[in-house]
Amino acid sequence: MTMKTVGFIGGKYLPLHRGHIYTIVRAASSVDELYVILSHNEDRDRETCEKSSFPYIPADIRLRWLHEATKEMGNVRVLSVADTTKDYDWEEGSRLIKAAINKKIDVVFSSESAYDAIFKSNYPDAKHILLDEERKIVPISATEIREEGVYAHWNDIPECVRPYFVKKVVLVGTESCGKSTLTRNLASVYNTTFVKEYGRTLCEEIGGCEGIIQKEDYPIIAYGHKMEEKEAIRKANKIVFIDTEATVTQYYSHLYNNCHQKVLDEIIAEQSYDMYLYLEPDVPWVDDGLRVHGEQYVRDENNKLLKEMFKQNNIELTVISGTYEEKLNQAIDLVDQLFREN
Ligand SMILES: NC(=O)c1ccc[n+]([C@@H]2O[C@H](COP(=O)([O-])OP(=O)(O)OC[C@H]3O[C@@H](n4cnc5c(N)ncnc54)[C@H](O)[C@@H]3O)[C@@H](O)[C@H]2O)c1
Repeated sequence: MTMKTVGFIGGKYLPLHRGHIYTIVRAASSVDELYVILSHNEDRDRETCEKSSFPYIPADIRLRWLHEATKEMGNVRVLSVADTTKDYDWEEGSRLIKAAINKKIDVVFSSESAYDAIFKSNYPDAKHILLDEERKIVPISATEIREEGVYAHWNDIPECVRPYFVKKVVLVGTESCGKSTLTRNLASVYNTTFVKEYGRTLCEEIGGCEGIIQKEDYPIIAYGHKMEEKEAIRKANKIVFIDTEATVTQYYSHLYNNCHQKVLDEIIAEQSYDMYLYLEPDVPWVDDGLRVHGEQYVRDENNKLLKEMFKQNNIELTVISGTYEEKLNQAIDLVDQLFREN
C-alpha cells in the first residue's frame, strides 16, 4: 500500500484573494490531502490592517471564506491556528501547525523562495514546493488589496468573499416618494443588483392592499425581504440598493393594521446598512391603485411619523429632496462619497 501524501499551505488571508485560491487549487491537485492553515493573531493582524487603513477582518470570517472556497474540494481540510506573538515566531507557529495537522507532513507549499530556509529548519522531512513565485497567473497581493481597497480589485475578490464587502444602501420614505424607481435606477447606474420592497410584491400577489394585509403577514414580509437581500448581496457588484427596511415595514403595520410588531423591532436592532437614503415626499402623488394616503396634509403627517420612528431607533438618515432628477444626482454624489470613505 502506498502512503498518502500530506501537504499544507498557510497564510493570513487578509483578505483571501484569487491568487490564494489558485495556490490552494494547485496544491490540492498535487497531494492526496491538503491542509489549508489560517495563521492568525488578533493584535498582529489588526496592526497589519491599520498600516493600510484597511478594516480589520476577524479570523472567524476568514475561516468561513476558506471553508466556503474549498467546500467542493474533497481532499482539503481547513484549520485555524492562533499563535501568541505579535511578531510572527516561525518556530512557535510551526510547532502549532504540526500539532494541529498531527500527521507526517510531506510537502509545504508557498510562493516565497524566502521561506526556504525557514521551512527546512522547521519541517526538515518535508519538501518545499513553490507555486507561481512570480505571481504570473494571478498578479495580485493581499498587501496591494489592503493598500488600494477591495473595490479597486473586485475581479480578484472571490465570490465567497465579496458579500462581506458589499455596501448596502437602503432607500426609505413614505408612499409615492419615488424610492422604488430610484432603487432600480441606481442599480442600473452602478451595474448591480437591487431588492424590491417585498411587502409590495406580497400585496400585488394578493391583488390589493388596504384591509388585505393582515397582522400575520408582517413577519413573512420581513423575512421574505431579508432572503431577497441575501440573494442580491451575493450577486452584487460592490454595492446593492434596497427598497425599504424594517422601520418602514413597522410604519406600515401602524398605518394599515394599527399594530406594533415586536419582530420588526428585533430586525431593526440587528440590521446594518451603510447608508439610509431618506426620500422626502415632495414629488407629485402617483396613484398606483395600492395607495390610500394621497392628500398633502396626510403625506406630511405620515412623513413626520416615519422620521420620528427612525429617530426613536437611533437610525441616522441621509435626506434627499427635490425632483426625481435632483434626487438621483444627490444619491449618486452620496454613493460615490461612500466609496471614497473606504
Ligand atoms: N509556520 C509556518 O510553517 C507557516 C507557513 C506558512 C504560512 N505561515 C503563516 O502565514 C504567514 C505567511 O503568509 P503570507 O503573509 O505570505 O500570507 P498570505 O495570506 O498573504 O499568503 C499566503 C500564501 O499565498 C501566496 N500568495 C499570495 N498571493 C499570491 C498570488 N497572487 N499568487 C500566488 N501565490 C500567492 C503567498 O506567497 C503565501 O505563500 C506567516 O506570517 C505565518 O503567519 C506560517
